Amino acid sequence: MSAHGQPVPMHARRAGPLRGQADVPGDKSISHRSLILGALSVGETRITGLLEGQDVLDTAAAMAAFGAQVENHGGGSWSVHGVGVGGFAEPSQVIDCGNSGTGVRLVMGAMATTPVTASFTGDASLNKRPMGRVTDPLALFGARAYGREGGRLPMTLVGAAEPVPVTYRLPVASAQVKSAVLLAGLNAPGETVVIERVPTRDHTERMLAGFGAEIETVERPAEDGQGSEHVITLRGRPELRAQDIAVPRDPSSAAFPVCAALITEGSDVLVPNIGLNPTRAGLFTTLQEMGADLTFENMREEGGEPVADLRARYSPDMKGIAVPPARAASMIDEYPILSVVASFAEGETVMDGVEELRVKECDRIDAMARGLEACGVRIEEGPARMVVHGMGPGGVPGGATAATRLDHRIAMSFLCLGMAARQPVAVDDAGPVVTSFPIFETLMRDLGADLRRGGADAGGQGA
Ligand SMILES: O=C(O)C1=C[C@@H](OP(=O)(O)O)[C@@H](O)[C@H](O)C1
Ligand SMILES: C=C(OP(=O)(O)O)C(=O)O
Repeated sequence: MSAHGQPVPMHARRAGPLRGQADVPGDKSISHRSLILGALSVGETRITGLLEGQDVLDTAAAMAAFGAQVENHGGGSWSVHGVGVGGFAEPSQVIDCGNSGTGVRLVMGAMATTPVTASFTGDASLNKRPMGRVTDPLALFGARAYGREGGRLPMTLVGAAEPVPVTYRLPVASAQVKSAVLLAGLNAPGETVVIERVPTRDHTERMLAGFGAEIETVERPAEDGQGSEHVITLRGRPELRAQDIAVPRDPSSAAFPVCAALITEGSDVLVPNIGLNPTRAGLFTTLQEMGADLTFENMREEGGEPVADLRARYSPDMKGIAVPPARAASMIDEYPILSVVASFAEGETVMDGVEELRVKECDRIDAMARGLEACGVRIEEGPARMVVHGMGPGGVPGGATAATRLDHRIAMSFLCLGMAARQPVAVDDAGPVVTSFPIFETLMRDLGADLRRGGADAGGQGA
């Protein structure tokens, strides 16, 4: 939906090659955390390269509602005057986190051990997503949640007046849950411990250390003797000190111009300064295993995160692979666009261990399966699995309209498909793209994509 609530139909058709440089926006995960940790610090945190997508703007508004002074200086440069750990004020209005699971879950964690009460809501997508996964551990600290049936938003959270530290073993592989527990642990006296079996993105741990918290991650053999687990220990009640943060560019956004270039004949695209934290980079490893012409140039470290320039060239020889399930967390948001690339590869691409895709902005397995089928691609699916039967380069018919279901990544994935399919591909609503990649449309057009507003002429069957 657009800001005015009207759907924004859009379609893409095969045109010339994609060529040039793609400057994608700042990392969404790090942008949320910069604002939240800035708000929990003493002093002024200055942030450059902040993603000004709607998800992050909603988190900025939430931090202001809890009493931080958040200022936009233009051009991605922001400052946050924090209130310190335990200093959140009680908001006078309902906190609307829009479309953002990360926003609502991390903000709930950040307030859960302060004696304030706050009510949270979101859009029609967020209000369907499970919140019990954060309110269950937050209850162990002493917070109380009153929400809709099944732990859904809208929900009121009453922060613990006398929080106790918690040891929590994550029941799902989720950086949002891990981060909510760690942020709550900040204002609990003593040690909060999170045990994770599957490593998930570690931006919260890295950034907490950067803001001066005592936090340590130890890898040890898992209790069942199979593999290992991470034990993350945080000492509560630190004084977090304001930081200067340069947000790296988002690998999850880079995925779209990269993948579009791989499937569009003659393309050669450079995507500079991409954050390549190993807990985020699974897609790029997978694409290389499939035979993609994808190179990492100028590998370096910036602000504690590995960064490189990505170069993607048209890759007509990609082969389907079985993506190792252990890699799922490191590319969880990239399966929709991977399934598009897989449609242009030879053979089967098997994606297992992806049950979390069913509880994102929409059920991403179902959304991709229905849309790809409508575009002529054969798909098999299971509760935690998706298999794409590739049709080879140039072999995807297209000619359909995909339903985006309030999900930015579904919208961008089908628009990339349309850039390489034989017939145009439309989406019923590209409005959600502003949540994570507000410049997607102009950036892709500047590379040479034929992307247009409106959908009627895409033809074909609806998905
Ligand atoms: O912590 C984060 O910033 C995120 C974690 C992931 O969600 P889960 O933790 O639910 O897997 C991811 O899908 C989301 O886009 C961002
Ligand atoms: C799942 C995503 O975001 P969130 O959970 O923050 O809504 C995403 O950006 O793909």
